[in-house]
Amino acid sequence: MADIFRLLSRGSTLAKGATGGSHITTTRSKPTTVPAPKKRSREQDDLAVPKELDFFGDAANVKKKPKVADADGDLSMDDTDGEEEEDEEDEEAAVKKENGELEVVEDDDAVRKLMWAHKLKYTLLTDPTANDDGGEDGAKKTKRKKKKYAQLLIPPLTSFTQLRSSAHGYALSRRVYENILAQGYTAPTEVQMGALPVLMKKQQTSGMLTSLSWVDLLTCAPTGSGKTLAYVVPLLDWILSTRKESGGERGVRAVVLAPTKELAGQIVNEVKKLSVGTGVRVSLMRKGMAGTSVKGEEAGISVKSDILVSTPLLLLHAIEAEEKEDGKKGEFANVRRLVLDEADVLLDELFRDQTLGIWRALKESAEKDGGLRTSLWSATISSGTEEIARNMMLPSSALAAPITTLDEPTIPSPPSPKPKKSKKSTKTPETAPEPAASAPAPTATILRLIVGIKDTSLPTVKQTLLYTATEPGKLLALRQLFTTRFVPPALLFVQSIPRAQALYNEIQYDLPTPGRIAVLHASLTDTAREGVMDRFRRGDIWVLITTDLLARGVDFKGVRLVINYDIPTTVVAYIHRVGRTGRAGREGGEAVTYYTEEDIGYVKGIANVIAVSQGDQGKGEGKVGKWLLDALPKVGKRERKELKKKGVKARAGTEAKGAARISTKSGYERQRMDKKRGAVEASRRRAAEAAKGGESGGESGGEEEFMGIEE
Ligand SMILES: Nc1ncnc2c1ncn2[C@@H]1O[C@H](COP(=O)(O)OP(=O)(O)OP(=O)(O)O)[C@@H](O)[C@H]1O
Repeated sequence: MADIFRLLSRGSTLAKGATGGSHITTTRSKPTTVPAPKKRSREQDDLAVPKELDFFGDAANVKKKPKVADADGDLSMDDTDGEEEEDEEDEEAAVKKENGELEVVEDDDAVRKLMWAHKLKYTLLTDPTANDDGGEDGAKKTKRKKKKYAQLLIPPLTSFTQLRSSAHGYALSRRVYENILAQGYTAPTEVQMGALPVLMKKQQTSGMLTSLSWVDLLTCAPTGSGKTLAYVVPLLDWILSTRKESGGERGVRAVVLAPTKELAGQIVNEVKKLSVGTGVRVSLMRKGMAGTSVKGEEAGISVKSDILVSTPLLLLHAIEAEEKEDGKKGEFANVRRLVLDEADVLLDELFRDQTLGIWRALKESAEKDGGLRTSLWSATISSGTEEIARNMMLPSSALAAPITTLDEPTIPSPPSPKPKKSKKSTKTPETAPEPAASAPAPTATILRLIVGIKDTSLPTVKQTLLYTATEPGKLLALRQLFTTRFVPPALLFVQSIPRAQALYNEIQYDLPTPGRIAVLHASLTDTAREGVMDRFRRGDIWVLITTDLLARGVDFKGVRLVINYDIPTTVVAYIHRVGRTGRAGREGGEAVTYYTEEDIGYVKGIANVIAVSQGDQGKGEGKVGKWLLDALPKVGKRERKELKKKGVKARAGTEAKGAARISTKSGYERQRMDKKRGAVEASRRRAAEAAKGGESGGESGGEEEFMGIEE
């Protein structure tokens, strides 16, 4: 593990006053760490220069963005499903020269600056040291021990061309590299800059890139920042580089879990795009595959793919079915990589048991053979989720045995004083002894990567809170928006399935062109769900009414407007819903959140997120005033939990009970309309009966209410 750390981190020891050595990224040296910054409240953070990320101590001296290479778009693509070509040459030097890119990170200060500029923060979670956080002994206060973790400096990836380079420790297959460029991606996004070095760098042994890095990773990066590519490319890289070892045997080697079918399907498509021509196969887990029987059939269809993408329950059933059958995990015995996309949902109450069931089963079967490497991804990861994940990542043996690399003298080191301008040490002090060649395989290296400010919504999305007083007020506001400044496509979120359907019934004819509004929720059939997704992606649907089903992960590139018709029941849900717009740095996205009297207690959390994310950019109606933040009441933990579980009470329940009803009409008007409808129906029935009695003409029943395109 020491070797891997040396690959991942910079060599000099700041504690001893070195300002950095001049060496390339693959230098074998001790990790350089910086101590964790003091915790700051969100309100305190200066958003232009997030101080919590200023662990380099000299933010002011940092240049803006580093130069990154533009990709050479002139590619020759071969779509055959053949095996990988041998890498012929190190192309990077030539491309880098052409583009004048920043190629090799020179020293620790350069790494710090680069990490600061791209808001990357790595924390080593493997071996916390108990730290007295200043609590006092006494009658009222009890002394608390707080875990303290070391932070690491890891040179970020500054251009995709580096991925082709052996000198940088990557040597990614040419085909995958070309597939990345074929997507039109010219430079890595920040999460990719931070995660790819951790997950892909290989070890230099006798001048060759041999063993692979050995890291479990928790990544928290903003919505729409390209996390999918950040885990798919390392998976492809690992599968291709270990293909020979696996003897060309087919079968599942990596599993990706996602909370919804929509997201799972999207991930499969991403893997397909990035693996064109590599021979790597990917499948979406379906009923009837791998041990699960469908319609009474006994045997499941064997999964021939290298990568399997699934929602948790389906996969758990398949694993359990196999275990029951022969006590082995036949189909899944070779899985060595596990990815949890939207990890905080997968480890939250609803999915936790299923996810942990899968994780344990895969971990158990991998333990004797190199172990299972896991990575978790989300735009929001709570400390609770982190703790669950950390415990799962630590192998049982590692929990007892100290991990040799982590208590070396270079960790932690104090923050760098203001970097001196040109002073560079030429030699990297090696303080740690080299591990013996026969050292046992690493047991656990758990890293956390945070990109940007944790748990905030995108600053590029204009966010507005709109008080509508009452339920009918929301409908009026929505109709006004449709007739004044509406720019499709829009996603419209409500609290429940009955409310999604009710809103659809109410507004389906509100746009001048019919058929442009649709509804998508979990009660629809798979085919209907897929159909609506396709039509929305094609631009046939302009307004998609949905529940939190589509709040996470789903990437509709061009969504311009998110309307929280019903207030999200958690701040986390708010961040993810709003993140459906402003994808991949797109400007011009907007999010409007309506709230009524019933919601007042729940607005403060959202208002705080908006205030932090918008900073000085929030102008006019988008800005959350201090007066509002001060005026909004605080909500206790218990109430928040309740809200998360059941939603706003006034809107819970069915349409029949009135709670899900969405209409601008008063009770009196509705009663009159019901009576009128009753009379019309009775007269139709009479006409139909008369027609049955021998008279011709007149269709029975007349118009049925249109309940949605998919039903
Ligand atoms: N390097 C890149 N350059 C430009 N666009 C990119 C790059 N990488 C990914 N993208 C695009 O960014 C968009 C968002 O990517 P992705 O869905 O992976 O985001 P995410 O971080 O997983 O978001 P969420 O948290 O909402 O799930 C996609 O449309 C993808 O095509």
